[in-house]
Amino acid sequence: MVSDASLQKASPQKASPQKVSPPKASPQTASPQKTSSGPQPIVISGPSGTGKSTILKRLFEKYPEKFMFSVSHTTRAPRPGEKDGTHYTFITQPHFEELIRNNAFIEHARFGKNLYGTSFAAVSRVTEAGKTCILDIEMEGVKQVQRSDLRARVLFLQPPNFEELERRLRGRGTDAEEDVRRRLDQARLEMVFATSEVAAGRGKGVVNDDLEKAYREVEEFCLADD
Ligand SMILES: Nc1ncnc2c1ncn2[C@@H]1O[C@H](COP(=O)(O)OP(=O)(O)OP(=O)(O)O)[C@@H](O)[C@H]1O
Repeated sequence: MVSDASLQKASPQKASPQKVSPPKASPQTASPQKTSSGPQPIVISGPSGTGKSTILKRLFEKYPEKFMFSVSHTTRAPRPGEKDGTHYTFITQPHFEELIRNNAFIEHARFGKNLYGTSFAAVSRVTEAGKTCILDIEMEGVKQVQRSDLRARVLFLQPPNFEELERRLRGRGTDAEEDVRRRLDQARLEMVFATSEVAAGRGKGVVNDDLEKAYREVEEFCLADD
């Protein structure tokens, strides 16, 4: 995943960074933690460039009162204009490590020098406000969520094929050639993972071929009752 600069997406903040290379740290299994009452959280995952941001932006614009991202924790320094508690919760590395030891995270990963994670508390804050928390996370994060007791519903957004994904990533024009290659390598792994998860009944697959159709399918999934 990327240059740090492209980690930051339009507000509301994603549940965890997507635009960096796969986590170097081996994911740790969070032992079961408290889950909150309220709407069941939704995980949306898929290779970089599949259209998650495009679709979620539309969903958040259409239903501002219904859906919300959780605020992730990070050890990276705030960028100009970033507000603590809004874009991220900015904490030190020792503090982050303490939270890991306390099983405070649903999922966490190291990207480059920095740690990022989604805490149970951050998701609870959204669900206790009566909103459906959306987590936009990559494959390793999904695995951690599945090992937790979050009870999230999972949607895997898939590109129509690998060549089209490559076209979109290049067409987006946000990434250097090296980043595009890294994203594509990672995308192959994510596509295989998603296919097996959907086949095993552990998530719904949506192919983003036609954007309108894919949006409607994602919307329907997100609006569906638990
Ligand atoms: N159905 C579609 N047909 C053609 N282009 C699309 C479609 N869906 C999205 N795109 C385009 O593909 C590019 C990648 O989409 P987007 O940035 O939303 O992906 P993403 O999954 O959020 O990626 P990342 O995980 O890196 O944030 C964008 O330029 C977007 O406009």
